[in-house]
Amino acid sequence: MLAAGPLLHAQGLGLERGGRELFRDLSFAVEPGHLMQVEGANGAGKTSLLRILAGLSRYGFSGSVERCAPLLYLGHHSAVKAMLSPRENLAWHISGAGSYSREQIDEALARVGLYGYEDVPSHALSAGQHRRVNLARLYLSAAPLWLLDEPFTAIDRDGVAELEALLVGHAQQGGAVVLTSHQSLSVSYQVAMLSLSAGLQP
Ligand SMILES: Nc1ncnc2c1ncn2[C@@H]1O[C@H](COP(=O)(O)OP(=O)(O)OP(=O)(O)O)[C@@H](O)[C@H]1O
Repeated sequence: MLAAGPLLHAQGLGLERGGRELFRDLSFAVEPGHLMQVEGANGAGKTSLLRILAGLSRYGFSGSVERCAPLLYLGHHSAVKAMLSPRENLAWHISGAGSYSREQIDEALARVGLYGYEDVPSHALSAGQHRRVNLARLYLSAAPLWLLDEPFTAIDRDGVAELEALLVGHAQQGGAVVLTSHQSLSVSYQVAMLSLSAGLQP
């Protein structure tokens, strides 16, 4: 997984929405080993920034993003299909990234605490369990760069601690994580903070 040089390079990013400047002239590099948290009030532009970094927003902003390595983006909305089981959902999501056995998929679900829930229709799962189905993708990802929008939402205390350990482990192995969160990470690892100062305003 080790990569040389930045995994992502943002140059002069700026964004206006509804006549309001959310951020401007943001330049930074995401290097192997980086754990970066984007913080800011509701409406500050965290999700917008992450989508720009991921390449999901292609227009309407200034500056440029150079993506130098494969990335995995997890949005803050649940991408879990209610009619499908966790196993089916996970299999569908990762199908474009490689070939995974049923054992590998079940192992990833077990890692996020969904052992025994593999075949349950997802509409019968809680919000936190939905979130865990999404997060299971991290255990199967070979992408060095993870862009995670509010990954801790709806996750219980034990789950947060496990996720924090996963993120730190990923960075320690030469990957990098850029995440948005309203809560401080409780990790023994350097977290680079990127603060967006715009927020809820009339
Ligand atoms: N689809 C949209 N149409 C119009 N304006 C939008 C749209 N999405 C976002 N915005 C504007 O962009 C601003 C930033 O939204 P964004 O979701 O990036 O903020 P955020 O920092 O992630 O907020 P939160 O902490 O509440 O998730 C919002 O306040 C809103 O004014």
